Amino acid sequence: MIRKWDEAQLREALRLYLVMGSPNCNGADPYAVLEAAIYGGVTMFQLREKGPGALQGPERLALGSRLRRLCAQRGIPFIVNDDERLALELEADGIHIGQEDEAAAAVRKRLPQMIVGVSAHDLGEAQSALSDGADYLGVGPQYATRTKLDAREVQGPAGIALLRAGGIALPLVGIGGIDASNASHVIRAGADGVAVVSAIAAASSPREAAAELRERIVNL
Ligand SMILES: Cc1ncc(COP(=O)(O)OP(=O)(O)O)c(N)n1
Ligand SMILES: Cc1nc(C(=O)O)sc1CCOP(=O)(O)O
Ligand SMILES: [Mg+2]
Repeated sequence: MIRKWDEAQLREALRLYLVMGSPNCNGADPYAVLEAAIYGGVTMFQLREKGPGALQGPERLALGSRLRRLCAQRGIPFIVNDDERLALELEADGIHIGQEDEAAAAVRKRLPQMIVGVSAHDLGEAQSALSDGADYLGVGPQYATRTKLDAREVQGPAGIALLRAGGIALPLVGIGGIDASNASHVIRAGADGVAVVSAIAAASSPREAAAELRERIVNL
């Protein structure tokens, strides 16, 4: 099976991962937000069209198509959150699934060519994700977040250090409440990168916000 992104490329792509949908953009056009964020240094994108005001049906598909095209043009992986059907319709590079979503092993089996990201909150979940065939882990919440109302208890970067100490070598990102002030702690704990919603999507300048975050996580 030929995969488009090998592990080294994926680790690099995970460096600054923007997770976003239209409800996160403070009324701005998500296309403009993503375009600016990529100029600022975002290296991977997840369409997470979720929460109050989220687009549905054809509008969701239309937005997804525009953002998917933009990512293809800029050479960054385009991931869809939760929705396998949408991921297939958009010919996404991958899908992200959580512990309350479809079983990771089944998704891996149905979508052998896609990047499969899995949320993990502890060593047991990370080991299961690994044996289910996950390509990367999303570990959070690192800090308090107002974006995901059903987020688990804050674990801090220590949660990532525990996974690494427990032998988890899979590519992984921290997520939840991450901004330029705390991103370096997440990387130092062992993450390959940071996944961010509001620190970029709701910023007055998504380009500057992305550039500042990038500055803090490279050359550590
Ligand atoms: C990179 C990344 N990590 C974690 C999540 C959270 O996924 P999940 O627990 O399924 O929650 P929802 O995002 O679906 O609300 C993520 N989306 N991305
Ligand atoms: C989508 C998501 N997943 C989380 C997890 O803990 O798994 S926290 C979260 C929201 C992150 O948003 P912000 O960067 O605005 O805090
Ligand atoms: Mg989910």
